[in-house]
Amino acid sequence: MEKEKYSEELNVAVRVVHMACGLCQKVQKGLLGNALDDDEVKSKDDDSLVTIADWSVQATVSWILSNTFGSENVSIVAEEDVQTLSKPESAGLLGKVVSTVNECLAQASRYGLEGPDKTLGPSEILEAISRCNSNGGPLGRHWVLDPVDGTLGFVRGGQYAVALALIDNAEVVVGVLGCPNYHMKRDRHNKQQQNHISSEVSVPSPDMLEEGCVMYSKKGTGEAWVQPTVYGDSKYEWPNFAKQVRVSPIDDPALATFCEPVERANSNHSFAAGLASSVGLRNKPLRVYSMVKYAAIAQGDAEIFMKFARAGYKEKIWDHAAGVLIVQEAGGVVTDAGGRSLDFSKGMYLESLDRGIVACSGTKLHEKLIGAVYASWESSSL
Ligand SMILES: Nc1ncnc2c1ncn2[C@@H]1O[C@H](COP(=O)(O)O)[C@@H](OP(=O)(O)O)[C@H]1O
Ligand SMILES: [Mg+2]
Repeated sequence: MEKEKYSEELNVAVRVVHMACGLCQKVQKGLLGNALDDDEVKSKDDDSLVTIADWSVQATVSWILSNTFGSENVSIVAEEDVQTLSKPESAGLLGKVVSTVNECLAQASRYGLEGPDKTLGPSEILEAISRCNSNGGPLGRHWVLDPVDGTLGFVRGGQYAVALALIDNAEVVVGVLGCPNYHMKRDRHNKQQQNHISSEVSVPSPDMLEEGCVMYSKKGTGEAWVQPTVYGDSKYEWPNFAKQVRVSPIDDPALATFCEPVERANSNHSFAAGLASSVGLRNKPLRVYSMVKYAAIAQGDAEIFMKFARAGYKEKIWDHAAGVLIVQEAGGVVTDAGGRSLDFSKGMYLESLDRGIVACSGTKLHEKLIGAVYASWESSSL
């Protein structure tokens, strides 16, 4: 791939994800500072929680991408729709989304992006959200956005991520993961970092909420990078202290750490524990919400991420695209549990996914785990 290809897309994606992280940090602080009210957290059909931040990030990212590249050139596959938000009884909620988005877009120039000339009205914001209704597919370019991945982590004051990827002809070519509560590795404080993600369910102190990072990569570069999120009112200047990240060199299972979803409903903890013991993993799992698990592998805070959803659950592309590319370019391996590459060509879902997802810092651990999946699958209840 030529060096410059997708550079502009990466540049804009990183900046808008930084903006979105700022937005989320503000909303999360508000949520943690006040008792949750019905206006701020609504139940979606699937009983997951959606907050003002989800819609506001989606509107912001959609508006910036369309404004930068032209709405006719931008196809976005994203998690949220506007059904709930458009109902008459959601007027209060919509009002909050409108003010959150406008407040965020008013800061665009701080991030080196172009914002609107005037305040956006509710219909423009609803339109920006609903423009993200592409189904993706095998051909052409599609942006893939999870505005707030790990909504449970977000409302509980834990880890969550803003995930934006660009797929071109079924290949993930740009991946950006904003992790507002997960800080970039500090060389001398590895242990503290691990403690930070393993204390997942505790509420971080307000100053910790600012210590986030944005990780990113472009396909074929063999490099993944991390920048700290922007503090207070400071101006974002590329490259914003960017540091290269690399997966962990550990390939001995006895020293390796694996991460998995916090929620049992999202991944079978006991099956993963069985695999862990059969390959000789000794450390207890790091249970972390959201795609921050991919960020943890990419910067070497853990060696393995396993997810085994219940039979019949279809993994969505926005829950993986950005993280998979970043881990791969940082030197890791990500496949389904059958050892095959993830297929981003089938629209919204990873249709042909075999049993689950296994991401590792290297091939040695990966081969052991895939072997263990084959050896133990028949006797499992999955
Ligand atoms: N029954 C289920 N099985 C597996 N994954 C699920 C699930 N229900 C929801 N998810 C996905 O798991 C994501 C959260 O990941 P994790 O459990 O690793 O924190 C959710 O993202 P959202 O929070 O963006 O909805 C959602 O897409
Ligand atoms: Mg998600």
